[in-house]
Amino acid sequence: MKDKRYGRKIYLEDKPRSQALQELLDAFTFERVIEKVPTPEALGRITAAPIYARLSQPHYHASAMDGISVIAEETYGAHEQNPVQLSISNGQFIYVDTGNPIPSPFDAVIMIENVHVVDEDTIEIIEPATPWQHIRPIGEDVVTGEMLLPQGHKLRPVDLGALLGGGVFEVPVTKKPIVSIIPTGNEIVSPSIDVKPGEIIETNGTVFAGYVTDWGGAPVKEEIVKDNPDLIRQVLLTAAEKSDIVIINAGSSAGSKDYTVHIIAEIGQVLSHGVATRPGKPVVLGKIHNTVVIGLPGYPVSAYLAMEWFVRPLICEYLGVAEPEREKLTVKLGRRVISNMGSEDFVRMNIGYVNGQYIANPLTRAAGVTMSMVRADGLLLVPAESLGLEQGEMVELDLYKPLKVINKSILFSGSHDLTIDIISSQIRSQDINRQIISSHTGSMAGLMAIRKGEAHIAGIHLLDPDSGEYNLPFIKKYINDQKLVLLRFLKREQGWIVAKGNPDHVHSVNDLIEKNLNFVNRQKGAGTRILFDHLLKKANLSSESVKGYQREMFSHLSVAAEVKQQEKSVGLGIYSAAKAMDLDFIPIADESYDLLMTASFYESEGGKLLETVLRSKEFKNTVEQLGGYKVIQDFQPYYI
Ligand SMILES: Nc1nc2c(c(=O)[nH]1)N[C@H]1C(S)=C(S)[C@@H](COP(=O)(O)OP(=O)(O)OC[C@H]3O[C@@H](n4cnc5c(N)ncnc54)[C@H](O)[C@@H]3O)O[C@H]1N2
Ligand code: MOO
Repeated sequence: MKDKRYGRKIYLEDKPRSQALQELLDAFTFERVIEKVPTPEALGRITAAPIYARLSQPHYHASAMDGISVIAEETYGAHEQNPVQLSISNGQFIYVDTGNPIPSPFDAVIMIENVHVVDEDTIEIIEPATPWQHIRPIGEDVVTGEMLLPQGHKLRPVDLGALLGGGVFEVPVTKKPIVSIIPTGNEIVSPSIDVKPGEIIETNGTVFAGYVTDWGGAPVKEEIVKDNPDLIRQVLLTAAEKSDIVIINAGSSAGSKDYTVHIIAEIGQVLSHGVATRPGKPVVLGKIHNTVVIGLPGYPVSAYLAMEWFVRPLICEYLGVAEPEREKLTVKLGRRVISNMGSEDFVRMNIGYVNGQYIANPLTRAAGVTMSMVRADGLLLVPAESLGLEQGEMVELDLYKPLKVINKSILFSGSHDLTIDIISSQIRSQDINRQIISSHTGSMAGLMAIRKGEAHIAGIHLLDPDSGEYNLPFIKKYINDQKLVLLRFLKREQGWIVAKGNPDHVHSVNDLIEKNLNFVNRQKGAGTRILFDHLLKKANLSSESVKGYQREMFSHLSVAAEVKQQEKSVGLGIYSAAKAMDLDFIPIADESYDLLMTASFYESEGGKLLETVLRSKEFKNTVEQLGGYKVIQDFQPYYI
C-alpha cells in the first residue's frame, strides 16, 4: 500500500546530462585510499603511486647465449687461416648456458655453434670476440631506482612481470570503490522458473555488479528490499555507511510507490531528479553524508545507460583513470529516427556493411527490451536540440561490437522463421566472427530492404492469389533494376494455431467469426497476414468481422505465445511455433519460404557460406526435427 507520508511527485526535472554529471562530481572530494596487494594478485588494479625498481634486471652480468665465455682480448687475431686455441685448465674459457653469470675476468661469450671442440680441455675459434658480445649487462632491462610505472596505470600481465623482476613484490594500488547495489520493489523476486504474473526476476543487480567489476569497482549486492519507506531508509543508511557509492534501483519515477527521492532528500541531499535523456530520464543523483547515492530507473535499458553516464565516471574519478571511450563509426541511416526536442535520445542500432557502405537501423526503443542491448552493434545519440534524423543521413555511432564482426555481419530482413536462428548458429560455428542480424519486419518489408540496399538477405513467403505462385510475382513487380538471386530452400506448413485439443473446433476462417473467437493477427506486409487476408477474401468476409484483427504481432512465436495465454483465441502461423508453445496446429497449406538476395551478396564469401549451410545434412536434420518443414537441398540458385 502507498505510504501517505510520501505523495506522488510527478514533475521530474529535465536537467542536461552533462550538467547533472558535473554537479555530481563537484559535490564530492574523493579521498583515494591506497592499499598494498601482492604483485601476482594485482592484475587490473590501478597503481596509486609511481613505482620504482628495487632491483636491477638482470642484477648480474648474464650470458645471453649458450656457449663459452672468454676474455675478448685473447681471441683477437683469430682467423680461418689462424685459429686460436683456448684451454679451460689455463683459465682461458668456461662453458656457459643462457642466463648463467659471467665471472670476472671474462667479458665476452661465443656461441657454441662457433666453437670447434678439439678435446675435453681445448677449443678452437676462427673469429675474434668483441668485448661484451652476447652478454646481458647488469640493468640491461631495468636499473635500480628507475620508474617502472606511473600512477593511475591499469596493471596488465606484462606489468606484473616487470614489477616482480624489478624487485617489487607488493604494489600500492587504489582501493576499489565499494559500490552497494540495492534492488527494490514488491514485484521483484530472486531468479525462479515459477514466476507468477506480476513478478519480475531481479536482473538489474547482476548487470550493475558486472559493470562495476568491469570498471574496477567492488560491487556488493544487497537483498531485494520491499517498497516500504522505513525499510528503504534503513538499508540506504546502512549501505551509505559502508560504501563509496550506493545504487538504489527502481522507484525513481512518478509511481505511487516511488519513494526513493523523498527518502534521499530526508536523510541526505538530492542533487538532481530527472535528466534530459530518453531513455533514462528518472535518475536520482544525491548524497548521504559523503557517500554518493544514485537512484536508477527500473527499466533495464534505462538503468544500464544511466550506469554508464553516472556510475562509470565516478568510479574512474575515484580510481584516477581516464574514462574509456568506445570506437566510433560513421554510418548511413537505413530508417528515419524521430526524436524528442529538448532531450538527448539514445537509440540502439544494428549495423551492416551492404553494397559498400555501413547501414544502421534502429532497434526497438522500448526500455524494457534487454535483448536490444544484447543485440546492438552500436548506439546513436540524437542531440537534445534535434527533432530527429532522416533516412540516408550520415551519423556517427558508438560501437558496441568490434568492427571486424560488423564487417562480416549478414543483415537479414523479412519474415520471421525459426530456421533463420538455425542458419545463424551454423554459420557462426563455421566462422566465429560472422553473425546474422535479423530484423523481423515481414515479407514485404524484407523485399523493400533488398530494394533499398539495407539488407543482405530477405526471408519471404508472399502468395500471389491470382497465380497461386509464391514470391516471384512480388519480386518482379517491386524490384526491376537489380540482379537478384532467390534460394528456394524451404517448404513449411501454415495453419491455425489453437489451444491444445482445438476446443473451439477451428477448421476454417468462418469458424473464427461464427464462434466469435479472438484472432491474433500479424503486422501488415507479413506473408501470413497476406495469406489471412486472402482467406477472408475467398470466404467473402470482411476484416471488420474478425475480433482482434487490429492487434498485430511481429513473429510466429509471439502469435503462439498470445494464443497460449488468451482464452478462445486463434492465430495463423507455422507448425513449429505451435509446437514450441505446446499448442495444436490445424494445417491449411504448404508454402514456400525463400531467401532473396542480391547476386553480389550471393557470390560473396558470406553468400557462399550461407549456401554451404543450407545444403548441409546437419541443417536439414535440425530443421526437420522441428516439424512442419521440408528442407530442399538440391535447389538451383534462381537468378532474376
Ligand atoms: N507517469 C509516469 N510514469 C512513468 C514515467 C514518467 O515519467 N511518468 N517514467 C517511465 C520511465 S521512462 C521509466 S524508466 C520508469 C522508471 O520507473 P521506476 O524507476 O520508478 O521503476 P519501476 O516503475 O519500479 O520499474 C520499472 C520496471 O522495471 C522493472 N524492474 C525494477 N527493478 C528491477 C530489477 N532489479 N531487475 C529487473 N527489473 C526491474 C520493474 O519491475 C518494472 O517493470 O517509469 C516509467 N513510468
Ligand atoms: O526514461 Mo525511461 O528511462 O525511458 O525508460
